[in-house]
Amino acid sequence: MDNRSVAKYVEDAEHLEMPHRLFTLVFPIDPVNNCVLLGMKKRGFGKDKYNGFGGKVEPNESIESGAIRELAEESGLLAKRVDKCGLLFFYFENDPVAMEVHVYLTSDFSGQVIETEEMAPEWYSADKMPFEQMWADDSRWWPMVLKKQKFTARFWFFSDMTTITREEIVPVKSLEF
Ligand SMILES: COc1nc(N)nc2c1ncn2[C@H]1C[C@H](O)[C@@H](COP(=O)(O)OP(=O)(O)OP(=O)(O)O)O1
Repeated sequence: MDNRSVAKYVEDAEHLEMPHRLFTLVFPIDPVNNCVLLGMKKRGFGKDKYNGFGGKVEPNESIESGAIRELAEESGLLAKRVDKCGLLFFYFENDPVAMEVHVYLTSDFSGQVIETEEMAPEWYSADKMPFEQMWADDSRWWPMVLKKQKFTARFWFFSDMTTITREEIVPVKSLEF
């Protein structure tokens, strides 16, 4: 297991046996207008879905610096600070590798939003998210973000990558393990 993974604090013994691949996911927030910046993914995994900005954590970086790097690469925004709000675990039928996604919010950023090769960014009202064009899990945990409630969540996806067959969402006081 990657020594940056926090799976051992959340996962049961059965799932701890799976390798976990680390990802980040960052949502820039405009608190004045209650808006969130989403990106329409133009290629690769999650193509044609809106999501936050993120990707794989590289071997030589912390999870937080990976989050800041991916946000800059995909949106042009430079975050001075990111705040972890959630931790997602995904299991896909017939895939032996679990995804561990560290979710962050940031309201402390500079730079101009730009369209990149990977993402077409667009601001949305935080309480009118385009869930029908997002991953199926998003509508399940986004209400925790709106309530400012930190959470861990686990989702089991059918092989169509759309149908959730089981889910667990747990409010937590802290994500510092
Ligand atoms: C399965 O449900 C998912 N829901 C949500 N909300 N987000 C997800 C889900 N599955 C993956 N993600 C996120 C996690 C990452 O932020 C991206 C995937 O990262 P990607 O594969 O694009 O990683 P990169 O390093 O950017 O990829 P390249 O090697 O293509 O640059 O989606």
